[in-house]
Amino acid sequence: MTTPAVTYNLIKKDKHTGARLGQITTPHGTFDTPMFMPVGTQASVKAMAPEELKEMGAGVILANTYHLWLRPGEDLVEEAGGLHQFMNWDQGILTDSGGFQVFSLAELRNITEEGVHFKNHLNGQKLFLSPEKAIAIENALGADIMMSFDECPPFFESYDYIKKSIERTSRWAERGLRAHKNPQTQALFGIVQGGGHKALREQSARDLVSLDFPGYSIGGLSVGESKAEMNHVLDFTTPLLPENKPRYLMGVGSPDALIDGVIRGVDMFDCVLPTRIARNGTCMTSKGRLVVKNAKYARDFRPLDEKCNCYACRNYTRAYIRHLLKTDEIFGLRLTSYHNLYFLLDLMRKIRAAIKEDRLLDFRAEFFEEYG
Ligand SMILES: NCc1cc(CSc2ccccc2)c2nc(N)[nH]c(=O)c2c1
Repeated sequence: MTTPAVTYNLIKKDKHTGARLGQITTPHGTFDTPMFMPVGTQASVKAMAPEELKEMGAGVILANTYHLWLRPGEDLVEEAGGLHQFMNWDQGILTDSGGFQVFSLAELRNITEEGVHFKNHLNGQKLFLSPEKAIAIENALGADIMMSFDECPPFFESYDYIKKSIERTSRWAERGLRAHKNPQTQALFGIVQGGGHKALREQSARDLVSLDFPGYSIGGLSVGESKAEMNHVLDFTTPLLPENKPRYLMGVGSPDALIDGVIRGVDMFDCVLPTRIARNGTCMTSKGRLVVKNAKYARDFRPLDEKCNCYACRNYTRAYIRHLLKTDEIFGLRLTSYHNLYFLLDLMRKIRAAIKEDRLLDFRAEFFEEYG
């Protein structure tokens, strides 16, 4: 029996909800869960240095197979010694399989049993991505956690379409397992799909659990459905997944969605939101979003968030950061990005502490009271 590349240790279950306190152990370290994972699509968490990510408490960061395949190419990254060496990051890395990006970025897509034909969104070149090709790219990139090649169908798509889609996604997942070259050092997760259809989520979970992946992702959510609909799907999906393996909710990262996902048994989250909104001057604070570029902050000499202990809040004011953003000073984006990432990583620290003390629902009430 080979040792899996990633193991999950369930430390404590919350008394009143489905939340879990745990740890995920990877070849690049052991990390507390529930966790938020900053997204570094092109092998860089935009505007952040690895040392800054470490000091704010990031453990696992994400990179994007589709983007790195197109530029600079997985062979170049492999020649550099893999993503950890290439980007000077010695902790956890997770890569997506590229399927989602093909569906969301590329034009002229044609999905077949074999894989997906599409045009490169950068130069129009015709490309083809299959489960085998996606896994080979992720093997070459060397991430600790890899995603299976999946189709992410529209949430409200018909039952018949999504049934055919999840059955193909399960066949693709099995092909990916067979193509995976390094199961001892890289953990391949299966991705549960099924849109908003309970029976199809159950079928997808059943098929993937029977393939015994070391971890499971919940895909096809945060794709336009309401938060209530997402939470409803989570209510009946997470219990279908093995308790002793990590559960990763893909592409979800607003503060309220993180809390509600943890309550429903999710262990890992990612989202481009913190760095994306930071670049247009929107900051996450304990009192909700603050658009620091607004004129009303021109002479506001308080920190972004008076309850935040991050580098930006300890050293700079709203007025200064607004000035930097208005004058296109790059340092402004760095401060808002740093703060937003710190805010979500710190929120996860507070959530873990609340689970430990069986007061997660109280924490949720207090958080929403202030956050609005
Ligand atoms: N919006 C939700 C979402 C996001 C991602 C991207 S998560 C990501 C992004 C960048 C790097 C690593 C992971 C997804 N990826 C896959 N494979 N399947 C999904 O259903 C899905 C749904």
